Amino acid sequence: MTVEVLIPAYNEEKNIGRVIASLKKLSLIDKIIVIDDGSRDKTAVIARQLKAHVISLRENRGKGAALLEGFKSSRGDIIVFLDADLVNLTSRHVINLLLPVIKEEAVMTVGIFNQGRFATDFAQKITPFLSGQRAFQRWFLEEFFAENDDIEQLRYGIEVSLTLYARKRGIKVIEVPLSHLTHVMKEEKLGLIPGMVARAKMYRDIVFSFGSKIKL
Ligand SMILES: O=c1ccn([C@@H]2O[C@H](COP(=O)(O)OP(=O)(O)O)[C@@H](O)[C@H]2O)c(=O)[nH]1
Ligand SMILES: O=C(O)[C@@H](COP(=O)(O)O)O[C@H]1O[C@H](CO)[C@@H](O)[C@H](O)[C@H]1O
Repeated sequence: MTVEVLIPAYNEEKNIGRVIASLKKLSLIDKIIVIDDGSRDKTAVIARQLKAHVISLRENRGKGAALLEGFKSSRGDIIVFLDADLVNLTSRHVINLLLPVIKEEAVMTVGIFNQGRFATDFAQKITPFLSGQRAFQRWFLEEFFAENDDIEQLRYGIEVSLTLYARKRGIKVIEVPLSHLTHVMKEEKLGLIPGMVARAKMYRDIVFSFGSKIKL
């Protein structure tokens, strides 16, 4: 059984090193694949220095397309999605996300921030289906990506689509609390106004994904 981690990353030079370093401590992980989604900063350079496998997309294509490209070059029996901007990531978080999938108690797990920062805990409490921290049995992603040809349009709608796809098929999903884990919020990364604009665009992607041609 092999485990591979996919990390989509867009302008994450301040964060990606920390996340890769945490993952390197875990011998259970066979490969870390960073999909540099057209970053204009040193994201790819840093990921390569830390011996992650890096796929560089020439242009920014959005999170959904980045994950699709990462999945195409993966081989793992179990695939983990993690964001590049996590803060306080430990081996225990990854193990907890993986265990139900390894034990075949779940086809997909969804990690939920808790006991971390109020703002990010609260966001995931009310919208757990948005979480980017997930583990999967490979066959589920194979079917999801093969059956849906509009992944490129989804961008931030990828998580909602995965959750809806699993739900409509009655696929077993387990939510896993990830204590003390948080991430860098858009307003912290980009500044208040650009962050709010980016957030509005993300919500637009999410709303569109509910009406997308995704096969349910
Ligand atoms: O066009 C994009 C936008 C985001 N991301 C990555 O997707 C993850 C989640 O994005 P972000 O942190 O912006 O979302 P948030 O968690 O703030 O909603 C991060 O690793 C981003 O670098 C990406 O690969 N391409
Ligand atoms: O939790 C949320 O409301 C959003 C926004 O997080 P922040 O407001 O930047 O902490 O973040 C999530 O949603 C995106 C869309 O599903 C995912 O791509 C991110 O991984 C996830 O953190």
